[in-house]
Amino acid sequence: MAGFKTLDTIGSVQGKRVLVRVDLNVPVADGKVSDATRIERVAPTITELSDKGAKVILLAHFGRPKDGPDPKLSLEPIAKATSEVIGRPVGFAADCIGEKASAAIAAMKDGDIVLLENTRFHKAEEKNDPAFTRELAANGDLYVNDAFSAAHRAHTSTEGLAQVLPAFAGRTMQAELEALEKGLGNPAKPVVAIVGGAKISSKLDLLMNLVRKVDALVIGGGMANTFLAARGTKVGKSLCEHDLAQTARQIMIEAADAGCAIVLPVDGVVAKEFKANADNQTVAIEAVPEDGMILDVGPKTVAAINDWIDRAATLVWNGPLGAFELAPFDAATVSTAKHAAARTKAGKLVSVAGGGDTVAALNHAGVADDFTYVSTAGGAFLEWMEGKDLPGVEVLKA
Ligand SMILES: Nc1ncnc2c1ncn2[C@@H]1O[C@H](COP(=O)(O)OP(=O)(O)O)[C@@H](O)[C@H]1O
Ligand SMILES: O=C(OP(=O)(O)O)[C@H](O)COP(=O)(O)O
Repeated sequence: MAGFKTLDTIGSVQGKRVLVRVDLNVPVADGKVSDATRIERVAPTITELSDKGAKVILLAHFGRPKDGPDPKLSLEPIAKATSEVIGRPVGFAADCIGEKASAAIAAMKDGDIVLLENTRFHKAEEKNDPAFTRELAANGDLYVNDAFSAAHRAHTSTEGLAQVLPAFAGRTMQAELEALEKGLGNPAKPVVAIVGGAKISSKLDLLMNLVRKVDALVIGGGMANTFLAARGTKVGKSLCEHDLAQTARQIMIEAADAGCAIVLPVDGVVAKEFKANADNQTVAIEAVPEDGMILDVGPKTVAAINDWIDRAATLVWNGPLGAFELAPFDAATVSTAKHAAARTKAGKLVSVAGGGDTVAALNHAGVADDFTYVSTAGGAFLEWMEGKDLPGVEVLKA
């Protein structure tokens, strides 16, 4: 791959301690991994290094811990899930630095694999703090980044380590960049983007540039509510970041200036509780009750989105249109996914979708294999699409 050092140029790893950044931020339901795609995608890098005699030390984050260690966000169960996917033992150390980490690493034999606890249990990780970088780096001889889906974060484990250790792109990092370049490097127009999901504050800003790259931006899921509220539509108790209304308004102005259509829900499926099979009703978007939450976009919105898909030559999609983990609030996401998959199979659409939950949603709809390309990345993929340099990718350039 041009400009990057990859596993093809890493040389002998026999007996070396290789710190491998992976994205194990996988969807979990009732304590079980509900979609293992991200683990499956990093498996080739892990097994290749292990087969070549490296001590494979996995670094990953899980969720967004607010105040240090949080048992609910421990990676320990994910070590077991990783072991099941790759079919070999994966040890676990209860901290990513300090004695727990160094003792676990000292006990490793060549070819062993150990996962260190959630890097975000240390606030210094997200600050890319040099002292923390030195502590993490002390456990490795080489660094491999296989977490394209976290490459938009300039954190110690995604960026800092590459500054202080010989650094290489893993197989998935390499494959993601090559596939995105191939599918979207010069996209056929019209390009339609669907952005939904729940990570409003971390994805809203990038829409400001995205509207200059696409012909239509369909906004669904939790993301839509902030836009609806910004234009004065009452969204009741829906997930909504009211303090970002001004940014949402600015994005709508930028879109108008760029000639990008903004497509917002015209109806919604509303419930009073965030749980499966909660009593629900479909209402016009102007009629959301004060005590109701929009948990899915409604059928009229789905029809409008599918019309846009019919007009598109290229579709990019991150973020489910509703709370797809909870029936029946998966209906819009499933219907739209099936529609895009059918157009792709018919040779009428290039469809690229990504994101931990988006991939889970496409698998739930049974159509992930019918998309042109499914990335493990959501935010990173959109930032790549936006034309931004990703810190975790840039630092790997030779
Ligand atoms: N209307 C909604 N209200 C609350 N949560 C929603 C809504 N629509 C989607 N979601 C949630 O968004 C989450 C996925 O968002 P996000 O993390 O941004 O996607 P991805 O992981 O694909 O990038 C899912 O857990 C889903 O339940
Ligand atoms: O799940 C992720 O991103 P995504 O939800 O955009 O797909 C990545 O693991 C990054 O997580 P973060 O958005 O908490 O930094």
